[in-house]
Amino acid sequence: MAGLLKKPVKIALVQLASGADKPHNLLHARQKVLEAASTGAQIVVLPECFNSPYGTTFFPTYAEVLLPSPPTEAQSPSYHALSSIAKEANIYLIGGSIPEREESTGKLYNTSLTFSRDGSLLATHRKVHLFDIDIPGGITFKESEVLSPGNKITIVDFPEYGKVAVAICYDIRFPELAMVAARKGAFALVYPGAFNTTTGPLHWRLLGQGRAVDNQVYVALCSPARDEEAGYKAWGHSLVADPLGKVLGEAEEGEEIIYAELSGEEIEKTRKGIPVYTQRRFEVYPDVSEGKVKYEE
Ligand SMILES: NC(=O)CC(=O)C(=O)O
Repeated sequence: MAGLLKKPVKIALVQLASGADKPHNLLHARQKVLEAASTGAQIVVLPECFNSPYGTTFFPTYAEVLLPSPPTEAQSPSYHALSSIAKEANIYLIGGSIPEREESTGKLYNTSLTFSRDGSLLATHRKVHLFDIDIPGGITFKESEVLSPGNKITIVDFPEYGKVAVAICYDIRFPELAMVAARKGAFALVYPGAFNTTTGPLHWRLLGQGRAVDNQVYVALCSPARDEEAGYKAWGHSLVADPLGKVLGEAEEGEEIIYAELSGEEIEKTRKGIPVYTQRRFEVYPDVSEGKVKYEE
C-alpha cells in the first residue's frame, strides 16, 4: 500500500456557475481553473455537464464529437478549451463532463475528459450508470431516454502523484466500481456530479463519506453551483472526504472553489490504524477485482 500517493497534492473543486451559453461557460471555466491553479492546486476538477444545463432535452443540443481523438475545434470546442486551460494553468484537469455524440453511431454519452499539464488527453470516462430514478413527490429523471452508458472503469495515472479514478455522479451509488478502482491502486476517487435538491440532502455527503471509508482513500465530489432558475436544481455542496471519511471541505450552494491537501501518509496511517485492507476474507467473498473487470489506465 505504501506509496499510493507519492507526494502531497493540493486538489481544487470548482463549483462552477454555468448556464445556457456554452462559449461563456468555457471562458468562465478557464477563469476559475486559473484562479484555482494560482493558489497552488495541482489537480483541478470541474462539475458534471459544466458546459451546458443538465437535462435530457439539453444533451443532444450541446453534444460534441470526440472521436477520432483529437477532434477538430469545430467538433469539440470543449475538448480544445479544456486542453488549452490545462496547459495554460500547468495542472492536471479533470474536466467535469460534457455531452458527447459518437459520430459513427449517433449515440450520446455523458463523458469526462482528463488532461495532463501539457494539454494532452490522459483519459476518457463515459458515465457507466445512467441516472434513471422516479421518486414520487421528489424527482423523476431518465438519462437512458437519450444517453447510452459507458462500459469501463477509468483510472488515470498522474506520474508525479499516482492514480486517480474518475467516474460520474450516479456512478458513486455503485460501491463495486469504487472498490475495484481502489483495489487497482487509486489514491482518490473523483466524481464530477450533479445531485439535486431531493437526493442531495439525502445521500450526497453520505455516499462521499461512505466510498472514502469503504476504500480508505480520498473522495472528491464536484457539483455545479445551484441555479434557482434552472429546471434541474443542482445540490452544490462539492466536498472532499479523507480516507477516514472526514469531510475536509464542503461548499454551500453557490459558486465556490473547495481546496484540500491530500497526503499519502494519511492513507497509510488510516490503513495501519484500521487494517481492513489486510483483513479481508476473500475466501468468504471472492474478490471481484481479481476477476474479469473492464478497466483502463
Ligand atoms: N444526477 C445523477 O447522476 C445522480 C443523482 O442525482 C443521484 O444519484 O441522486
